[in-house]
Amino acid sequence: MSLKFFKPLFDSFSCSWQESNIGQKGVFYSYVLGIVALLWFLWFFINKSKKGQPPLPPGPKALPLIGNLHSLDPELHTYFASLSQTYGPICRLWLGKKLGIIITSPALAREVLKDQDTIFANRDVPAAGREATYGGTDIVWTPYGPKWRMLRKVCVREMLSGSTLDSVYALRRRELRQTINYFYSQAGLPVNIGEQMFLTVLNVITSMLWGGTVKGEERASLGAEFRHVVTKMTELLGTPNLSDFYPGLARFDLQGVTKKMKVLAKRFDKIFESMIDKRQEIDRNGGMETGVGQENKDFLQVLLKLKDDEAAKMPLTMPELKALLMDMVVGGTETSANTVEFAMTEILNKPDVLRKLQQEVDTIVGKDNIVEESHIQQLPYFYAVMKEVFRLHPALPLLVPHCPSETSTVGGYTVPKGSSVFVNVWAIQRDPSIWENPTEFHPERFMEKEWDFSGNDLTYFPFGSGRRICVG
Ligand code: HEM
Repeated sequence: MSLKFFKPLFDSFSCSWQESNIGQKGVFYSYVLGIVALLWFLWFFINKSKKGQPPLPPGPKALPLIGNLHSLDPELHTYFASLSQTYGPICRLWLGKKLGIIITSPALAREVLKDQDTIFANRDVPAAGREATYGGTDIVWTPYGPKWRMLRKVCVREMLSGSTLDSVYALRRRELRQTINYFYSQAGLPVNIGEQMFLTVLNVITSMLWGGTVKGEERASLGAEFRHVVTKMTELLGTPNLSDFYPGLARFDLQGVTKKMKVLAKRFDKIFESMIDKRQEIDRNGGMETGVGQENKDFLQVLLKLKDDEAAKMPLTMPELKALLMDMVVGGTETSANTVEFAMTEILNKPDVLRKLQQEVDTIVGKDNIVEESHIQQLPYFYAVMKEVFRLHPALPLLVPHCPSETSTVGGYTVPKGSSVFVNVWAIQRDPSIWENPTEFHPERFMEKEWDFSGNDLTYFPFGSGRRICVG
C-alpha cells in the first residue's frame, strides 16, 4: 500500500509542526510505518488462516452494502427454491450485512439438523421476535443450553405429554363438536374454515393454559382478540426488516416493525396479566376450578408453582412464564388452523379423495357415530391424507431459521458462525428426484411407504428435525 494514501492525513497536520521539528517528523514516520507493517501482518495471517477454510457456498452476485436485498422476493420459500435450481443444494445470499445460507437437500439437511445439531440448534433472534417474547426468553428464541432445555421440559412434561393430552381429551372433543355443529348448521352456506379452525384450536389451547378461568362471552371475545393479534404478529414476524439485516441500525427501527410489535405484545401482556391475576385469586380462595380435568392443574397453575419454587435448580421468571404462554398461543394456533384449511381445500379439489375418505369413515366409524381420536389409527387413508397435506403445505416452509454457534463446514462449504440457515423443507418435500409427481395431491403415496413425523427421514420432516423439532 503506498504512503501516498496517507498524504492528505499528513497534510492536515500543521505546517509549523513539520517545520519546527524535523526530528519529531522522523519519529512520526517510523510510527506510521510500524502501524502499516503491523496491519499488513495481521491481514496476511487472517487471510492465511482463511485459506485453509473451504469457500462460502455459491450464490448470486451481491451489490456493495445491500448485498442481495434488491432481488429478494417476499415469498421466500419459492424464491429460495429457484435459487437452489441455479446454485445447488447449498447456496448463500447476502441480506444486508447478514449472511443467509439456504439448504435444499435431504443430505445437507441431515448435516445441519442431525450431524451438527448442537452447533446449529441456535437462533438469530429477529428484532420483532425479541419484542414479542419478552426479550426472546421463550422456547423458540432461547439459545441451545440449560435454560432452553428447562423451558422445553416444562412444556413437554406439563402440557404436551401423552398423559396430559389424554386427560384433556374431553375438552378437545367438546370444542370440535361445537365446531362441527356450527358447520352443520351452516349447510348450504359459505363458511370460513380457517377462522373456525383457528378459534377451535385457540379454545383448546387456552383451555389447557388457564382452564376454567374465563367463561361464556368473555371467552368468545377473547378468541376474536387473539386471532387479530396473532395474525398481525405473524405478519410482522414475516416482514423483511432492515433492523435484522443491519443490526447497527436496529435502534432506529426504520420500518417501525419493533414499535408495532410492542403495541401487539402489550395487548397480549394485558390478557396474560389478567389471566394470572384471576388464577391467583381462584387459588387464594382455595378454588379447584380448573376446567381441564378434575385432578389436573391447568398449565398456568403449574407454571406459577414453578415460578414460586425457590428450591428449583433453575427458577422460572415471570417474563419466561409469559413467553411460554405466548409460544403456545402463537406457535400452536395459526400452524394448526392453516393446515386444516389446506386439507379442506385439497380434498374439495379432489372428489375421488373425498369419496374414499367418506367410505373409510362410514366403514370404520359407521354412519351413526362420530369420529373419535381413537379411531385415527384405524383410518389409514385419513392419516395418509393428513400426511400428504403436511408434505405439500408445511406450516413453516423454511422451519424457524437456525444459526450456528461456531463456524462449520456443510456440504464442503464454510457456514460462518452467526449466519441465518434456512432449511427449505417445502422444496425438499416437492423435490422430483424424491417424490413422483411431486406437486400432485396424492395421499396414496403414504399408503405405499411409511413416513412419520419424527424427523428421522430428511425427505419428509414438516415439524423439523433434531433438537429443535416442533415441541407441539
Ligand atoms: C400443524 C401444526 C404444527 C406444525 C406444522 C409445526 C411446525 C413447527 C416447525 C417446522 C418448527 C421449527 C423446527 C425447527 O426450527 O427446526 C416448530 C417449532 C416449534 N413449535 Fe410447532 N408446529 C405445529 C404446531 C405446534 C403446536 C400445537 C405448538 C404448541 C402448542 C407448537 C410449538 C412450537 C414451539 C414452541 C417451537 C419451537 C421449538 C424450539 O425452538 O425448540 N407447534 N413447529
